[in-house]
Amino acid sequence: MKTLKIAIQKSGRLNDKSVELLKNCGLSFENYKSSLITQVSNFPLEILFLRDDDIPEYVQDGIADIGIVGENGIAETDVDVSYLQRLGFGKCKLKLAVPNDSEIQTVADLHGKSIATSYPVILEKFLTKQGVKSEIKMISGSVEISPGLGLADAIFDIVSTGGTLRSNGLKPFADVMSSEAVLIGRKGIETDALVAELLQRIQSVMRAKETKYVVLNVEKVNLNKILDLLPGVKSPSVLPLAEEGWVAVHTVIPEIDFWSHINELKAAGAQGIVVMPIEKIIV
Ligand SMILES: Nc1ncnc2c1ncn2[C@@H]1O[C@H](COP(=O)(O)OP(=O)(O)OP(=O)(O)O)[C@@H](O)[C@H]1O
Ligand SMILES: O=P(O)(O)OC[C@H]1O[C@H](OP(=O)(O)OP(=O)(O)O)[C@H](O)[C@@H]1O
Ligand SMILES: [Mg+2]
Repeated sequence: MKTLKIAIQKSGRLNDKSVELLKNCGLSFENYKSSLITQVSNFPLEILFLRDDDIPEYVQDGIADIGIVGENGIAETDVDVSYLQRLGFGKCKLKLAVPNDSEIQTVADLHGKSIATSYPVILEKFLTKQGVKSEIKMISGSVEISPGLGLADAIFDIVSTGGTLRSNGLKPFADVMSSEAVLIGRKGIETDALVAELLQRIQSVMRAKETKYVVLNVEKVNLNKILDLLPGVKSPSVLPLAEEGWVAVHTVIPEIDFWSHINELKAAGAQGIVVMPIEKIIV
């Protein structure tokens, strides 16, 4: 039987969430900290643990069939692969930043200045579009310390909370790109039956993550008010309680909708509200 190969990051920002996603898909595998390749015991899948920078090319060239990588990683390597699924983690922005006391305030001010980055391809494309010519200095990590060391006038790097910029005395002044982790595949792999099955599992895990199973009790006289407040629910289950005149409403709703209606639900007479996580939703 054919075995599919997936490439994920060996260690770093995307490793934990990639492993967690695969495990939540019901895949069993071990030794992933010590080995660079591991076999899933209950699905025909091999997992390759790689540097994130190498994943787009490995997938394009068919060394791996599919892979998990940041969108910025794909843009940086300029590969031709298929996007199979956005994964909702590894969300970050790529920004230009300068020391707090710098005179540089706009992208145009970067003309003739030096910029340190680990993402020279994305930066070069952006600057060319803006008609700005700067000296790009490629650095493989700890980019944020380069202005302080006198190595560059500005930096172009990943920003999430902004904590690393702040602690290095830097301020962002232009957003260039947003990124999140995505599942990519070799061109044409979309039609593969194993890929389709894995994708279905991934999508059911992701749907479940955003959705909650909610149970609440309400007096029958208030039932319609409660049902009106539960958005997107076509047909919740309504079960009688032992106490005469009361019912329990069971429903599955996006967590965001639940929180935006919680006070109205209480005001409409909902009691004993229980919210439970869902493991998978198969549609
Ligand atoms: N602070 C962050 N918040 C959210 N996502 C991030 C953050 N930093 C990086 N990422 C995303 O995770 C990817 C991997 O980041 P990481 O810092 O682990 O890369 P790396 O140091 O190049 O790792 P490797 O050793 O695999 O080459 C980035 O390309 C980006 O898409
Ligand atoms: O805005 P923040 O929340 O501070 O995140 C941004 C930092 O996160 C990433 O580095 P990471 O911590 O993954 O370490 P690395 O430099 O070793 O890749 C990135 O390169 C930034 O330095
Ligand atoms: Mg890397």
